[in-house]
Amino acid sequence: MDIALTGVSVDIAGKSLIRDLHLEADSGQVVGLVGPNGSGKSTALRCVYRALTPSAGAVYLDGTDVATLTLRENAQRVAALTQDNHTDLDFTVSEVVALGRTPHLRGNQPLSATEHALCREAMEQTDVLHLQDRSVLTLSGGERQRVFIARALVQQPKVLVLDEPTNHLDVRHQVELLSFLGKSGLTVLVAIHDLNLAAAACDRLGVLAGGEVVAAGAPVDVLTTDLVRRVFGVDATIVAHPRTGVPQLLYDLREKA
Ligand SMILES: Nc1ncnc2c1ncn2[C@@H]1O[C@H](COP(=O)(O)OP(=O)(O)OP(=O)(O)O)[C@@H](O)[C@H]1O
Repeated sequence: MDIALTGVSVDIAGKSLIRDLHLEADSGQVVGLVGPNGSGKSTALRCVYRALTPSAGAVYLDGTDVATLTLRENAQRVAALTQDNHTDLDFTVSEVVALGRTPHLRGNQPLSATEHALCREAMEQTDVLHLQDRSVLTLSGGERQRVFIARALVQQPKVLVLDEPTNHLDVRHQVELLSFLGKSGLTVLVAIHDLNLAAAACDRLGVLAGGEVVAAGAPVDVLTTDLVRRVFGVDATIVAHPRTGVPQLLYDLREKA
């Protein structure tokens, strides 16, 4: 399923958060949104998972304007991992993961054996199966993040929208999650701060600054010394990864001191 944001703007309380955004992800592509704090990444993602309605423009899934879908229909296609994923509810890990099936169930319908197997598989993939009977309230930040990723996976979406999914994750789980996304076959839109992980994990990047897309394309074309200085205000030496060839940034901390 492909995604297209065409001319998307969001104005709230007289403030322009994003302006005339054009972004596309082909079916099965991982597209990263990068940009400084407050540049509009989360706002753009919210328009895709329908937490916000654009003031102008539209979001299309396989050519269908998402505004014409019911929220249930949208949730059957798009799963989101948001930045404000917290819970006060004393649910076990397996109960939270099972909630991902909600868009596919009617009323109080219990989960089928296949759905239980799906939940188990998602917990295995995200390395939380050993925590399945624990209350989510007792988990560390990274463990909880992985539970919410499992919940998104059991939703069996075609599109996965992730806002800073590597927050709280240790390096092994960051690498595992991002490699999984590339192999998943899902169309992924992911906001990510770590430019090196973004370059390694994403087929394409959209760079946001001040609510506008200032560059878009393959990481090797987008991540230049000049762009990193202009958009992020830092000096970096950019090298090609010796094995994969993807651009990797080396930050010149000592030169600045
Ligand atoms: N509901 C709102 N009302 C007013 N301003 C808002 C609202 N939501 C977001 N903003 C502002 O819009 C701008 C873009 O916010 P957004 O959260 O999209 O940025 P971001 O790129 O995801 O930032 P970060 O990297 O810090 O998560 C920010 O200046 C933010 O303060």
